[in-house]
Amino acid sequence: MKIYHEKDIDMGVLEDKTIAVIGYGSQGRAQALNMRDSGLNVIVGVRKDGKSWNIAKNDGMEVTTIEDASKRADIVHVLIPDEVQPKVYEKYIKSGLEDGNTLSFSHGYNIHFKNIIPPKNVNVTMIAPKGPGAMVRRTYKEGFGIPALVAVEVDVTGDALDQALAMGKACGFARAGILRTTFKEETETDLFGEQVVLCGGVTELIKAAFDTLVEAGYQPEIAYFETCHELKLIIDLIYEKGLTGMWKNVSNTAEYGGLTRRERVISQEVRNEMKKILKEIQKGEFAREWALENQVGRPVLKRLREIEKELKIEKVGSKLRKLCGLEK
Ligand SMILES: NC(=O)C1=CN([C@@H]2O[C@H](COP(=O)(O)OP(=O)(O)OC[C@H]3O[C@@H](n4cnc5c(N)ncnc54)[C@H](OP(=O)(O)O)[C@@H]3O)[C@@H](O)[C@H]2O)C=CC1
Ligand SMILES: CC[C@](O)(C(C)=O)C(=O)O
Repeated sequence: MKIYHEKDIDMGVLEDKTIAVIGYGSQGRAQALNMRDSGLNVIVGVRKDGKSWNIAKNDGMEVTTIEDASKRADIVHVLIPDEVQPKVYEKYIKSGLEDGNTLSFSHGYNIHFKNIIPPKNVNVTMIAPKGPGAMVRRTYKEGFGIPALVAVEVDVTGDALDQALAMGKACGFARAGILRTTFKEETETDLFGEQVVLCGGVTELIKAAFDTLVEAGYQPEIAYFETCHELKLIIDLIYEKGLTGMWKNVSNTAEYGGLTRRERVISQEVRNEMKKILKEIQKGEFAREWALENQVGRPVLKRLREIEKELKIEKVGSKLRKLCGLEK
């Protein structure tokens, strides 16, 4: 597996190019600012009546409409939510694409699931950071970056990969490393990761462990520290030193208890369910469900958001984070 670092990437390929960052949210703001601070010619395309317009202006960005930015740019980097991309692309982006332009993404979702079908005469690329936008900006300012994935779906100019890598370098990703992938692999692994581990799996594990302790009569505050707060510190160790490094840093008692009990927590049944979830992603079933949910105004997501806000762990956590000075 080739990992691209700064020394492998020449940013000269973007010297005379204008990059339109479409959207100025989590990734849009971070990537636009990083690329601008790295000396690239960046314009921002957002809606005039949205919040982003003034935020980008206040950051000193050149701001225009999505339609105008897409027309003027050589590279159109689409950083609005995945579920709105197809409509916005059809209405405001598509007509501005010219021969040899590049349509770029930070997630393969809409190309892989064919919700967006670009014209045949443009490059289609992806530079996808493996972390949230806030971290993309924070690590860049600290002089480092977060790792990213790069992929090329269509290369009409012969330098599509170089362009995507140069954008990644400008965002700071090559300081950590950029790995080559495909739109399919990035999309399917990213969805699996967020559903099973990063967002879905970990929150349910925390909730289940917290509830178990509280239902057994332990103080919710103690349960919160044990099942949620300390998790970050353990994950930091895994992030920096791997599983073995983490085991070395915890007590022998924790190591023995963890190693002998963990398969009872993540049982074969859970692993089988993970395989089912992966199949749903691979067959496009999840994407169809999510599209339908959006078409009818997201009733399920709205209800689940409300339920999540009302959880006891959320109330206890918020109180404790304030008392500990972790949250204002
Ligand atoms: N969030 C993350 O950390 C990561 C995201 N990605 C990918 O990056 C891309 C962007 O995601 P993310 O940064 O989370 O997106 P955000 O939800 O943060 O995007 C918000 C931006 O999109 C604009 N926007 C929202 N709806 C519309 C609309 N209907 N028409 C026009 N503009 C709209 C908003 O403008 P306004 O202010 O006008 O509402 C705002 O500028 C996605 O492909 C995602 O998968 C990849 C890795 C991590
Ligand atoms: C884990 C969620 C993520 O995939 C990410 C930050 O990388 C996302 O799409 O937000």
